Amino acid sequence: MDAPFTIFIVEDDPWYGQLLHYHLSLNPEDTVQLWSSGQECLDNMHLRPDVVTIDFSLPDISGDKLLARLRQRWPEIPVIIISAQNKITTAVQLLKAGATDYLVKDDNTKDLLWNAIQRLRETSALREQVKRLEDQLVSKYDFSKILKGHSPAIEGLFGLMERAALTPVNVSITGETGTGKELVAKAIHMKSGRHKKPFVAVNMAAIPAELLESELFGHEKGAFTSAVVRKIGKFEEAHGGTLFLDEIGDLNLAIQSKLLRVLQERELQRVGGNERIKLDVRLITATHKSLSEEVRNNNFREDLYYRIIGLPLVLPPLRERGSDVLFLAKHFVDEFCREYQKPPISLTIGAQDKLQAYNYPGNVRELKTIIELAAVLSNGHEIEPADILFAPAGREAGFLDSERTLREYTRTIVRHYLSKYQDNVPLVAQKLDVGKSTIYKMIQDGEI
Ligand SMILES: Nc1ncnc2c1ncn2[C@@H]1O[C@H](COP(=O)(O)OP(=O)(O)OP(=O)(O)O)[C@@H](O)[C@H]1O
Repeated sequence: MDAPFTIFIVEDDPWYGQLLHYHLSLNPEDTVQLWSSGQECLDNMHLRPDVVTIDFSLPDISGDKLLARLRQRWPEIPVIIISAQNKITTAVQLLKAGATDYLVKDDNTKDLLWNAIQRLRETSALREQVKRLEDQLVSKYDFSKILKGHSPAIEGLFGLMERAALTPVNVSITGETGTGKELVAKAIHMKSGRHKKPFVAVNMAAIPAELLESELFGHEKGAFTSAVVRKIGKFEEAHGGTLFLDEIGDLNLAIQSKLLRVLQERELQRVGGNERIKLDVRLITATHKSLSEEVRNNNFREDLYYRIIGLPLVLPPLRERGSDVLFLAKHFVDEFCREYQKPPISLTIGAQDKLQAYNYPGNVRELKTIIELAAVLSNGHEIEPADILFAPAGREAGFLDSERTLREYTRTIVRHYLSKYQDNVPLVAQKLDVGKSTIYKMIQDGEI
C-alpha cells in the first residue's frame, strides 16, 4: 500500500482552496492542510509535509519567492505551483528554480494535481526502496563477512578499516601477492560515504609505461597519433568515488612526478588538453614492495610517498596468520559446495595438517585454488591429504624431482602456460589464478 502523505495547500482564494482540499482528502490515508498565506505555510513547516502546492499569486509573498525559501530550507520537499497564468516562460523559470510541477488553474487542475501527487508518491516509494537496498548493500560490506579470518592481525585490521571508511584520508596497503589488498580496498570503499559512486581499480604493473599517463589522466582527440577519440582517464572515471592504484611501487619516476602534481593541485589536465578538471577522488594505493625502502633506494619520490601514505594498512602473509589457514580453507570448501550445489565436504585431520604445514607464497589466492582443486579431486565427502596439491604442475611425473627453487618452478610453469595460450597474459593469469601484474612483472624483469 502507498505511504500516507501530508499535503500542504497554500491558496488565498477560500473557495478554490476548499475545492482542492476536498478533492485531495478523498484519499483517507492522506492529511491535507490548507493555508491562506505563504507565512502560514512557513510557520507550519515543522509538520514536515511530503508535498507543498502553492498558488503563484499569494497576498504576502509571490510564488517564486516562497518557492525559493522552501527550496533553500527544505530542498527534499517537492513543491507544485498552481497559477492562473498560462505563460510558458514563467513555467520554465519556476521549473528551473526547482518546482516539481507547474499547473494552470482551469477545470482540470484538481485531477492534474491528484495525478501529480500520485506520481510523487510512486517516486518516493521507489526512493525508499533504493535506500533500503543500499543500506542492505552497505551492511553486506560488514568487514568480517568479506575478509575472513580471526587472527589478531586480521581482527586488528577491521578497526583501522572502519576508521579509513569513515574519514576521507588516503589509505596505503602493503602485502604480498594474494593477501587480499584489493578486497580490503573495495570493502573500505563500500563502507564509506562514497559507496554509491564508482570503485575503479588500476594495476600499474599491467599497463605499459608509455600508456600509463593517458590511462590515468585521459587524453584529448589528436593528443598523439593513435588518439583518435577523446579518452576519459581512470581519475575522472572514479569521480566522487575511490581510485585504487595497485602496484604503485612499480611506477616510473616520470609518472610519479605527474601523479604528485595532480594530487597536490587536486585537478588534472588530460594529455593534449588545456582544460583543468577538478578532482574529487579518495585514493587507495597498494604495493607488495616496501615503499620506504624504495624511497631510500631513490626509486620512489619521497614527497609522493608522504602524500599517498595516509593511513598505512599491512596485510600479513597467510603463513603468519596461524589458524586462519584452516578457517579460510573451510570457508572456501563451503563456498565451493554452495556454488556447485554439492553436499558439504569436510577436511580430514591429515588434510588439515598438510594445509597448515605449507607456506603459501601465493597467500589466500593460492589457498583458494588449492582448496577448489582438492574439492574436485575429493570423494565428495571429505578431502584427504592426497587431494591437496601445492602446485598446478605437481601432478606431472618427475616435475618435482628436479629439486629446483620455487622461483624456478614458478618460471617453468608460467612459461609453459604462456606458450600453451599464445602469450595471452590475462588468460594465463586467470588460469593460474594470479594477478596479471605478477606475470607482466616477470616478463618485464626478463625472467621469462
Ligand atoms: N581474508 C580473505 N577472506 C576471503 N577471501 C580472501 C581473503 N583475502 C583474499 N581473499 C581472496 O583471495 C583472492 C586474492 O585477493 P586480492 O586480489 O584482494 O589480493 P591482492 O593482495 O590484491 O593480490 P595482488 O597483489 O596479486 O593483486 C581473491 O579471490 C580474494 O577474494
